[in-house]
Amino acid sequence: MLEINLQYDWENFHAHYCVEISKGITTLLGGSGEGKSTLLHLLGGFLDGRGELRFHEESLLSLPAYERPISTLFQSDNLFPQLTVFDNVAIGLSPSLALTADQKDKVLWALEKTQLADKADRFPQALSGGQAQRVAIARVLVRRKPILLLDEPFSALDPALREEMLYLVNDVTLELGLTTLLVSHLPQEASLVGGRVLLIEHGRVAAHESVSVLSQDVAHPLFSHYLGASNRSTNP
Ligand SMILES: Nc1ncnc2c1ncn2[C@@H]1O[C@H](COP(=O)(O)OP(=O)(O)OP(=O)(O)O)[C@@H](O)[C@H]1O
Repeated sequence: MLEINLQYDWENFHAHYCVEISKGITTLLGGSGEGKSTLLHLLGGFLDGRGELRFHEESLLSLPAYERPISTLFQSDNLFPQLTVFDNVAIGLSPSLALTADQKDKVLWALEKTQLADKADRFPQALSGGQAQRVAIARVLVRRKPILLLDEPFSALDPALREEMLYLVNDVTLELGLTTLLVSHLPQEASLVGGRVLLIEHGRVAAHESVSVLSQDVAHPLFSHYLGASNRSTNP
């Protein structure tokens, strides 16, 4: 269980996130500027929040980003063009690329998981967009952290590839027992991966529900307001 009670202030933005998140996938929905990314940055340790953050009873707040049991994948996570696929993944474990035998095994495991084992010696320019994105996922998986934060990492991909990546994230979350938080602008992405949804409004968790809330005939009042707005913005 990830227990969050975090406050953060930035000029006129006063956030206070209070929620308990269990294993599996949780999608963060909400309008632009409502505070979805801020929550991920606080969890990852990239912003300093006040309050409490616990994972399985262990307090994380005083830990620097690299010591938290958390890996993060952002949209802008690019590959190093001069490194092979293997080394692009290995750098997630060892910036010097001097790997122990155990670390090499972990890289091979991550490449298997993302179906890239036969691409290990390729350079990024010889990969398709989907393969490149899988390398970025492998680099995150290789660290074997139990919490995975994804801040719209697939939004630049075409719909079919985005779907493929979301299924991959879903598979590894279930298989490895991860606690995965996915920021999305698209309610249909939440429906695709299942699990739970958080509605973020004004730096607060306005609702925390099963994803089925998005498809119910009688919509949850808070979500129906958000869904109305998001339908208008995706279907002009
Ligand atoms: N360090 C910071 N620098 C600049 N703005 C900040 C900072 N921290 C918080 N904010 C403000 O916090 C608010 C929430 O931003 P955040 O990026 O978390 O929203 P979001 O829901 O992820 O938006 P989007 O969907 O557009 O990415 C914004 O008003 C933003 O300007």
